[in-house]
Amino acid sequence: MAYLLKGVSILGGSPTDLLIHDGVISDKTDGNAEVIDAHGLVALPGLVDVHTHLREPGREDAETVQTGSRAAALGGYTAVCAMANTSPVADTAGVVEQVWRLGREAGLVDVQPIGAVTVGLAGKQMAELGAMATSAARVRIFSDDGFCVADPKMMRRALEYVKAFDGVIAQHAEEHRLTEGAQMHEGEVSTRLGLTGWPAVAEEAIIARDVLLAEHVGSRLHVCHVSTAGSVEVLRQAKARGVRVTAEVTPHHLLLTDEKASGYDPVFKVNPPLRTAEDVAALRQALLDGVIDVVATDHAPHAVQDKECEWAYARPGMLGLETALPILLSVFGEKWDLIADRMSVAPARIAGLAGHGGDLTRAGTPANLTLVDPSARWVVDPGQLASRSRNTPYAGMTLPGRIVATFLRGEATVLDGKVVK
Ligand SMILES: NC(=O)N[C@@H](CC(=O)O)C(=O)O
Repeated sequence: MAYLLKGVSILGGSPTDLLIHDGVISDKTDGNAEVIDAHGLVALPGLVDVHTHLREPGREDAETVQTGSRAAALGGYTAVCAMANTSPVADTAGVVEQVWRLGREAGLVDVQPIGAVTVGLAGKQMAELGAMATSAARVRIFSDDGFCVADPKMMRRALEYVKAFDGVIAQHAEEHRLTEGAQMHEGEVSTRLGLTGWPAVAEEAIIARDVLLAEHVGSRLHVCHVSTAGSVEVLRQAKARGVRVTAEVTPHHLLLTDEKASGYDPVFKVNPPLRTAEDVAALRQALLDGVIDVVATDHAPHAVQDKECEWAYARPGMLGLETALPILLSVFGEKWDLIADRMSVAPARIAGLAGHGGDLTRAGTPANLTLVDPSARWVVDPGQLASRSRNTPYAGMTLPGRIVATFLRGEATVLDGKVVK
């Protein structure tokens, strides 16, 4: 199938015609190509998420690879990295290959499994990193996300081990001794509400330790969901010294603050917690500066019974795939170069996903791209989302930017805002 995108704006540039042919961007002509009127639409390289929870195997009532892939394609994504905290945990070649195969069967986005660092995410015994790396799933990112790799000796050994295949350890930075019983960010609001706090230093202390470990062994560290101004400062200094560290921020940490907890609606409960307005400002600046490399959704679907209950009993986490780009547009406006780099080019590089995050102006680039209508406004209706879960913190909000089409290797996965298969 060939497509001719008439009058499309590549990254906000002047209108041009873009031909998708044989799975790549082409500079030839094709009289049989399906013509799409793309005037007013912006083409971006397909978005890449380095942090997605797809819940399969184990919690198919919350999400499956199929439903999560639909949500991803509708959000403009062409690749997502599936976190390892499934049941069973993705800590063996068998489980990562299963997730990888399910992704291929769904066929809507490239599903790249992340492997666990430790067996069962328990922090005691290193998982079979080498077997996962050499499996059909070719795992490169390893993470115990949901839990911190707390033991510094384990963290050091894992960082050393993945050097052999240019892997990266993605750390959920949380000093658990400082967050016991925590329900939200520790600060003025938690004091007022009488909820146990999750202090910023619990994140910052682990990042500080880990950048020193990564520097010591000369290995690659990636920091998941950075949420505090102090973490940004630690990262800024580490990067200035040349440490091989990359970092992500979520859309919700770029927009929402701990004031959201005041209504005790568990849809706003998330790990790490929503922080203060000062933290939000620092995270925005860090993304602009490049101290934070990428936006990652931390898409964390939860079944109704796990979310619609008392705050203290609710699971942490919120949906992200279908709203990430609109949230970025509402925070930063139409900064297309920034959005393309932080949501596609840089994440593809970190995850080692060749073929994603390519240059759409070059013939031969794999046709992984998404078309956005920046002038469209839409109201988030949880019932209309493709995810199997409903826990979006943006319900009822009017957001800018609608994903019109997404292409994976030249095949449309989304057209007219609807999934094609
Ligand atoms: N980010 C979240 O709030 N939740 C994550 C795991 C976690 O990091 O706690 C999940 O898997 O639900």
